[in-house]
Amino acid sequence: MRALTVENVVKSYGGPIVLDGVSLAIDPGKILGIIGPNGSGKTTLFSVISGAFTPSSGKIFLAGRDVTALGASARAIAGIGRTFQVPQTFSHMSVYENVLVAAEFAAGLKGREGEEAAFQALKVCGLESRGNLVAGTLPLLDRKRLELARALATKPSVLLLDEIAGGLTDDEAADVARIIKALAASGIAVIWIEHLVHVLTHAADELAVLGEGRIIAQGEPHETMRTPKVRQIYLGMEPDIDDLDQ
Ligand SMILES: Nc1ncnc2c1ncn2[C@@H]1O[C@H](COP(=O)(O)OP(=O)(O)OP(=O)(O)O)[C@@H](O)[C@H]1O
Repeated sequence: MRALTVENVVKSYGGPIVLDGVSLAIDPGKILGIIGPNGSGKTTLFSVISGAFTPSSGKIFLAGRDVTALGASARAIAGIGRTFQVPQTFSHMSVYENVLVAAEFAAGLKGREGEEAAFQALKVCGLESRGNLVAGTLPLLDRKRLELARALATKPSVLLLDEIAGGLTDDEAADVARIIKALAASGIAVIWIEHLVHVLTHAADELAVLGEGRIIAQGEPHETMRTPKVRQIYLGMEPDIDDLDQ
C-alpha cells in the first residue's frame, strides 16, 4: 500500500490558484524529492499534506485512509511528520526538551513512550551527546539535525522535509542526507523539498518538479533534470545539470 497519496489537489488562498491539480504518491522506504522555482507551490503542497491548510478540492490518503478532513494535530498523530523552512525549535529550551515536547504534544506520546521516542530521535540524528545543550546555542548543522529529530520524535510514517539542507555546506548537506537515507531505509516515506538540486539527485529515488502549481516532470532524478521543460527553468540557475550524474 502507498504510504501517502495526493489526489488531484487544488489550493487557492482566496486569490490565484497556487496548486492546480497536483497528484503524487510515495511508497514506504522511498525518498521523493520536490523542486521548483520560488512561488511554485512547494511549501503550500506540504501545508496541504500536513493539514495546516485544507485543499480547495482533492484528497489526501495516508496508508489508504482518507485524512483530508483531519486537522494538522490529528494528521501528526496519524503519522505525518514535518520540518519547517524556518526551524521551529524553542531556542531557550534544551535539545532534549525540544524533542520531548514534539513527541508529547505533536504526537501525543506520553510518559516512557515519549521519552523513548525523543531519545531514539536524538540518537538517529547524532545528537545524543548534546541533549543538555541549550538549543539556541547550536551551530546551524546541529539546528538542522534538531529540526529533523523533532519531526522524527513524532514517529512518522511519512516525513515532510522543507529545505532541511538549506544554508549548509556540501559536506554538511551530505551528512544530513545520510541520516535521511537511513530513515527511509527504516521504512519511512520521505518527501523532501530542496533548492539544492544536486543534494536531491543524489539522495532521492524519484524527483518531481513543480511549476506554477503543477507537476511538470516526475521520475528518476537525473532523467527528470534532463527533460526540456526542467532544463528551461533551471538554465542559468543550475549550470551544471549535465554534471549532476557525477
Ligand atoms: N498563507 C498564504 N496566504 C496567501 N498566499 C500564500 C500563502 N502562502 C503562500 N502563498 C502564495 O502562494 C504561492 C506559492 O507559495 P509557496 O510558499 O507555496 O511556494 P514555494 O514554491 O514554497 O516558494 P519558495 O521556494 O519561495 O519557498 C506564492 O504566490 C505565495 O505568495
